[in-house]
Amino acid sequence: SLPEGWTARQSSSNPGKTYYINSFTKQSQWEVPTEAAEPHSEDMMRCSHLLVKHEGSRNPKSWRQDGVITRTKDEAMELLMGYRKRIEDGEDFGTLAKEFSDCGSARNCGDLGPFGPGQMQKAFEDATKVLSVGEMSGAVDSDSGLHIIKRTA
Ligand SMILES: N=C(N)NCCC[C@H](NC(=O)[C@@H]1CCC/C1=C\[C@H](COP(=O)(O)O)NC(=O)[C@@H](N)Cc1ccccc1)C(N)=O
Repeated sequence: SLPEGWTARQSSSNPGKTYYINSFTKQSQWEVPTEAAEPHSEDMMRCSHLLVKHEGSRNPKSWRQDGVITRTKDEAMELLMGYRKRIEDGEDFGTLAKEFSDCGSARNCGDLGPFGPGQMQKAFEDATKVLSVGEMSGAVDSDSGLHIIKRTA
């Protein structure tokens, strides 16, 4: 069997050939892995986020309401910037995320837990990566909707 943290995949471009994916770094290789895949701690990040979805969101539904989300992207931006201002003025990020985020992580005050490269949508990962720990982003646009992100690790 494979060492811990690796997944075997059948190649579609080379039928019959197997390749291996490191489940932490998402990198793939032809060589059969001999060592367990380790999450490189320097690649790992952690953040909390507040997501405001809109009519163009890939999954326009929220625990916060029944039915499809119909607000426009501009309306979502207005709401998001209102929350951001309240946090800038001293309100707690997690408290607002818990009440207003359209993501299931609202129940964890927006905390997404630790994640590594390739796990989050690229726009979200890139926006988190450039933040210092403790810093809050501006509006971040992903297929899920509009986010503000607070990097926590
Ligand atoms: N913690 C992880 N590793 N979970 C897998 C991340 C998948 C990843 N998600 C995203 O990139 C966006 C940015 C942050 C949240 C998110 C999307 C959505 C909301 O958007 P929607 O999918 O309706 O478009 N929330 C999530 O995924 C949830 N697991 C977050 C969560 C929920 C409950 C408890 C903890 C965390 C992706 N590659 O799509």
